[in-house]
Formats: sequence, C-alpha cells, structure tokens
Amino acid sequence: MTPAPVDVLIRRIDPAVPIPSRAHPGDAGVDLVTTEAAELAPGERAVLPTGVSIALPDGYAAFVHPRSGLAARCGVAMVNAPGTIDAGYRGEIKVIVINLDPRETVRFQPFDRIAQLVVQRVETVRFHEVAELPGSARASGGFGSTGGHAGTDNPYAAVGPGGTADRKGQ
Ligand SMILES: O=c1ccn([C@H]2C[C@H](O)[C@@H](COP(=O)(O)OP(=O)(O)OP(=O)(O)O)O2)c(=O)[nH]1
Ligand SMILES: [Mg+2]
Repeated sequence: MTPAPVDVLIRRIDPAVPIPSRAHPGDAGVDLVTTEAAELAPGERAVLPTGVSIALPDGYAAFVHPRSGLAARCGVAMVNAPGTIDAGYRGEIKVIVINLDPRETVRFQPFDRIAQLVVQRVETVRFHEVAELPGSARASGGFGSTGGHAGTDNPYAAVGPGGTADRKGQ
C-alpha cells in the first residue's frame, strides 16, 4: 500500500516556478529549478536560487541531491551534496553547484532543473556519554578497512591503522 503523503507548505518566491512534483510514481525526489541564469567555467561554483521556500513538519528534513543526468552529461555536482534543509528553515532553498568538467563551460537558463529535493523523516536523538562503547564486529575499522576499493595496486589490499597495507582474508 502506498503510504499517505506528508503535507509540506510551500511558498513561491517566484510565481513562475512550477510547484515541485514527482516525474513518476515512486520517485524519491522532486526537481528544483534555478530562477537565475548562470555560466560556470570549469571548476567554478555558484549558489543558485530555486524560487521556493518550504515549511516541513517537525521530525522531517529535506535533502537537496544532485541530478544524475546533469552529472553524467555535464559534470555538474553539488559542493555540499546532499544539502540539508532543516524543518525550521523558511528561507529560499538554494543549490550550490560546481562544474567539475575539466574543459566545458556549463550554462543554466532560468527554470532549468538543477537538483532534486528528497523529504525524509529524521530522528531526534539524546546523547548519553559513556567511557566505553559496546563491542561490534567492525569495531574501529573504516576508510577502506574491508579492502577491494578502486585505486589500489592490489584490489584485496586494505590499509591498516598504521598506514601499512595488509591482505584481507589471508
Ligand atoms: O543546499 C542547501 C543547504 C542548506 N540550505 C539552507 C537550509 C538549511 O536549513 C540552512 C542551513 O544549512 P546548513 O546547516 O547545512 O548550513 P550551515 O553552514 O551549518 O549554516 P547554519 O549555521 O545556518 O546552520 O541553509 C539551502 O538552502 N541549501
Ligand atoms: Mg547548520
């Protein structure tokens, strides 16, 4: 059964901006547009206005994610991906884009779709300080401790805490 939609209030700062809507049932995000034209040289970034502000219910946040098509076709990324929109934020949603293409300038026209907004429930936490944390299988292993990542000579190499490579599973 499809869960009931969450009601989110939206204010259009620019009345020409479409109300964000899902392209397909089941899509996680709704696209956001830029209301300003922009031209980004390779390596350049810009903070683009989207023409909308929202009021999320308590217990929710919205996350501004990049659009994969823009990334694949033009090398456009978001500097702070995903951008976090707090439930209490009433300002205009902005998107911090960067042109990661090494050669081509990217041009945005007003109302080009530049990012997507995903609304999610978020937990409120209380932190309880302890001297020792409970044990776990992973313990402190991180940053490639399971090995097999790209860019290493040996795909089974794992970098240990001392910076030395050791072999997983041997
Ligand atoms: O991509 C983004 C990220 C954030 N925001 C807005 C909504 C968010 O609620 C607010 C603050 O964002 P964040 O907490 O990430 O930034 P900060 O640098 O920690 O600012 P602050 O000190 O205001 O929390 O800025 C955007 O419009 N776009
Ligand atoms: Mg903050």
